[in-house]
Amino acid sequence: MANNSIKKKLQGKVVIVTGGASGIGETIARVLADHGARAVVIADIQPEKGRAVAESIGLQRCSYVQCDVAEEEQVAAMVEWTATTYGGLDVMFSNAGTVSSLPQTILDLDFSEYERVMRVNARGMAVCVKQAARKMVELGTRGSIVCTASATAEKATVNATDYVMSKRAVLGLMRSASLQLGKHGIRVNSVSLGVVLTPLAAKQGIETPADVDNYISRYTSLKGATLTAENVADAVAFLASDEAAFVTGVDLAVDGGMIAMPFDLSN
Ligand SMILES: NC(=O)c1ccc[n+]([C@@H]2O[C@H](COP(=O)([O-])OP(=O)(O)OC[C@H]3O[C@@H](n4cnc5c(N)ncnc54)[C@H](O)[C@@H]3O)[C@@H](O)[C@H]2O)c1
Repeated sequence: MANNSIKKKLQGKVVIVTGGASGIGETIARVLADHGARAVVIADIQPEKGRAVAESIGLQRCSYVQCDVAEEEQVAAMVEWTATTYGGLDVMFSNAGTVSSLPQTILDLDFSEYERVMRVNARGMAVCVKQAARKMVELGTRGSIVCTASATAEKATVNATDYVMSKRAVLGLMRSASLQLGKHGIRVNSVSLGVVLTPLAAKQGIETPADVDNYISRYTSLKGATLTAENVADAVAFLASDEAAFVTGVDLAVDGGMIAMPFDLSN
């Protein structure tokens, strides 16, 4: 979002960003603040980074809260603190996630790693959606919940079986929650991303723009562009905002056409 003069989509809203201490969540916390959010709460397990992000956005409207998304009591307390401190909760961007650095092929699947990945990506996502929704219902807020899924959830990977399973779970959660929460006026959507250079992508061996060119570009139909966290932020700001007032149960792909790529039957 380069141009500050564009319409502010989240004027006066109270927003939680899980996983906002790093990577995509960090950028999105900044962009949602630029869009006029009254308060942005960064919920993460990296206190130094999280506090630094909150300070750089401005402590008058941004806070860091130490919170493991898979621990329901911690998430409930963080949501309660947000609503009490800032007088409401309008948007939950449930984004915290992790990936294994082991090659998690089906033949070598390590189940302690599998459980660590599923705990954060599937259980943690459900905990955050549940607790945000309960607070929105309690307050009578027609809120918006956005989850971070992944283009891999619609595909397969050669070495991250548990990660793909966990992101597939996010789609099921998003669709079920959107169905159940519609009567409360609460919208639930997700974004499915291609690859953004972050510490998480680095764990999968994608560390530089050259790596994206070499290993990822062949899987996207859109050429001459590389996915950035700002691209994702623009999609999340839209889904979180009143511009998407009739959009729910949707997985918005921000993937350069990755999911839509056909099988090449020409040779
Ligand atoms: N980077 C990509 O290419 C890519 C692609 C598709 C989807 N995603 C998804 O985007 C989201 C953000 O990932 P990223 O690439 O910015 O990675 P990242 O590692 O930079 O950020 C993830 C953040 O989540 C936090 N986190 C991890 N476990 C947590 C827990 N239990 N409780 C609270 N916070 C926790 C981390 O501390 C970190 O700040 C993840 O859900 C990831 O699966 C990323």
